Amino acid sequence: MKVYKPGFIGCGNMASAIIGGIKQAGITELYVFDKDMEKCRAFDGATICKSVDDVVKSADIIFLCVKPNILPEVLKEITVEGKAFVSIAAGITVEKIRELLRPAARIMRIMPNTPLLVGKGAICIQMPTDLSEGEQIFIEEIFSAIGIVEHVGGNLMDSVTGVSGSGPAYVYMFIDALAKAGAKHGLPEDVSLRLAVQTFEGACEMLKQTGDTPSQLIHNVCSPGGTTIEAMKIFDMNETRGIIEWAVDACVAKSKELSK
Ligand SMILES: NC(=O)C1=CN([C@@H]2O[C@H](COP(=O)(O)OP(=O)(O)OC[C@H]3O[C@@H](n4cnc5c(N)ncnc54)[C@H](O)[C@@H]3O)[C@@H](O)[C@H]2O)C=CC1
Ligand SMILES: O=C(O)[C@@H]1CCC=N1
Repeated sequence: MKVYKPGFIGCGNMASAIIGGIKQAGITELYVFDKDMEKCRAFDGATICKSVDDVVKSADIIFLCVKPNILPEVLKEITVEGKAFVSIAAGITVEKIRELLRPAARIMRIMPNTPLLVGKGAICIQMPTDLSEGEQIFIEEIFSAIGIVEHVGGNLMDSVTGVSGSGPAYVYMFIDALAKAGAKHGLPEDVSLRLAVQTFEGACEMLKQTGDTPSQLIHNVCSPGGTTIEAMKIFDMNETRGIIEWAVDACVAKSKELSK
């Protein structure tokens, strides 16, 4: 694999996770800039740059890790031509980034999620990208060290945001509600939370290891005349699946709105 020098503009949560992947891939030379210098100092061995343009000059591939509303002002500061950029900003299209960057810039858009921080991210790369084959292989190596990597066309990036980008929040809400319901029925809160978390983890592992569909696995838990079926009836009566679909619709719609 050809090795490139990565650079980071914005060193918050997501950048920290990606830098973790870079270190696991054995890459030690990297450049960072954050307007909050304390954030930069958290990365041992990274070269702290003085400005946005300084990172772009020093690095080969620059990860754009600022919030979407900050991205336009950051891109306008860039004067160096011909570099490769990887944007993780939700709802900002490649076309929009291209408009704001110097003409010869090459762009890849990806959508990660926060479990990247614990090596369990879901990362989706928009295809095709402007990056060279070598640069793409390098990026995939970094992200494979901290999660799974999928590829979709640009028209589906908002859908990816609705499922995996924002998805961790939906899962935390379900776990929180399950744990609190257990506590209502007398379980100590910490015990209930650990049981709920392990139930999620175990259920996910079952999906991965058995290759069964979610419907098949639901069927296996629901004994006829048993307990689970009573809970499932309440979910169905209250159209829980419809509510999840509605929530994802709202998330995807917001991502599309941000893209305009
Ligand atoms: N948090 C999440 O679940 C996900 C976030 N994203 C995207 O990741 C990007 C970063 O999000 P987080 O890491 O969560 O945000 P964060 O707030 O943790 O990090 C952003 C960093 O940018 C720095 N910054 C602000 N203005 C700057 C400037 N002018 N120049 C340089 N640095 C500047 C801030 O000091 C901060 O350290 C966003 O675009 C978001 O859409 C994508 C997928 C999931
Ligand atoms: O809520 C947001 O805008 C970001 C993008 C995906 C997850 N968090």
